[in-house]
Amino acid sequence: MYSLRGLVVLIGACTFTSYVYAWAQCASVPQHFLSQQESPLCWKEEEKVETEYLGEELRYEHPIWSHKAFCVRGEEKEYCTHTTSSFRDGHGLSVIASPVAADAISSALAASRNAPRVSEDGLEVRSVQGKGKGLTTTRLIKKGETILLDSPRIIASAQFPSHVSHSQGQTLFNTALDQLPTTDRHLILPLDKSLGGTDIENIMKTNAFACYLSDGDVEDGYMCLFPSVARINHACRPNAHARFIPRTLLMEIKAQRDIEAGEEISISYGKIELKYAERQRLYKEGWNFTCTCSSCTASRYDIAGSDQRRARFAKLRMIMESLTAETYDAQQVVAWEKEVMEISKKEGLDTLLAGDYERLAYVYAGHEMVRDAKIWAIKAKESLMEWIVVDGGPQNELWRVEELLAELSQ
Ligand SMILES: C[S@@+](CC[C@H](N)C(=O)[O-])C[C@H]1O[C@@H](n2cnc3c(N)ncnc32)[C@H](O)[C@@H]1O
Repeated sequence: MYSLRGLVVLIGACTFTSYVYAWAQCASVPQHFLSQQESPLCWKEEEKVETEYLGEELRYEHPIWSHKAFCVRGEEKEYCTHTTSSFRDGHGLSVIASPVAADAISSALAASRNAPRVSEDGLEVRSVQGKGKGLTTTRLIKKGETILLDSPRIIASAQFPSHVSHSQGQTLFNTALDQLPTTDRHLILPLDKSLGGTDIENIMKTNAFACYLSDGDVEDGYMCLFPSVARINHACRPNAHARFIPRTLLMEIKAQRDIEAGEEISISYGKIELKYAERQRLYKEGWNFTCTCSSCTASRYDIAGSDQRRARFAKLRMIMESLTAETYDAQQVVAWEKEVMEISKKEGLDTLLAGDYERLAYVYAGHEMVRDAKIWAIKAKESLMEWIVVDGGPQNELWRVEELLAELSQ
């Protein structure tokens, strides 16, 4: 009864993607990384720009904004800085977006004001060898615990730099910063600046994360600046996982394993399954740093071993995602998935496994082994809930697994 559906899933339907990545500088960002987004902070050429004006002739503005919109008009599009000086918990938020997008975002902001909080007690910003500052914990953090729920202070369209001149863009950025409360500015201004440009531009490039916002079908990408998350360094085998929650506009940092008191908290700025050379290139070209995490400074022997496992992980998943009715062999898939899970344990890739659990659920369901199918479907659901699916984000994978669980329970 399940085999046909199972096959559909086996053939490539279950590649879950987490869309929270750190922002990268304009040049040379690999295509796969910032998919569907134009190059960030690549300014329009100065001479093509014409007018600039303060938003006198402005239309209706949402009451959440405490300041009058400051707008600039490029050749084709207008972008504005909007600020609320009391978004939540005494801090403000500035948004750089087109007027239509700002309107959609303002409604989302109003609805997300009463978002949950977690205490930041026990978290400390300290100097970390070879990485500037970093976020450390003074207490044991258990696997699965939410370490941080950080609220953005600046949200900026990733497309606005290609529609306005550099000087117009600077004015939008400076207005966004200047209109925030002093406490916010004091958190933002000392943040790391590794990528050049004026202070705020540099801060955004070095520290912002790509974030998904519902923006009234304008469909710009967005970069969000979270001042506490901005202190977390990258590791290629991180102990924490970052995910942006569209409904609350919070960035959640969750422990991927137990983290001991005194340890530094780390997240991955990009895809975690990359091999050594790919990651070194990505972080050098995207963020202008040479990664000095423990995976990148391991012995050549260990790096070669890790690369081999990661290559095998990618190959097995690719094979399984392109299976057809003719090439599908249940026993072989079970054996491959066992290997994928062993590799993931060694390489710290567990957050990627929801699709593999789901695939196994379908394999067992296809053989009427309902008990095993349920076990894997539940694991798929738990993994999705823990690492991937977020409030206000796409839910398709979750619905699919829930449907399977419901069928298995009939
Ligand atoms: C978002 S900030 C992280 C916090 C920053 N270290 C600070 O002092 O505030 C990103 C910058 O931290 C440094 N960094 C982060 N992870 C690193 C790593 N694995 N190896 C070396 N430098 C790293 C780089 O300079 C990078 O541009």
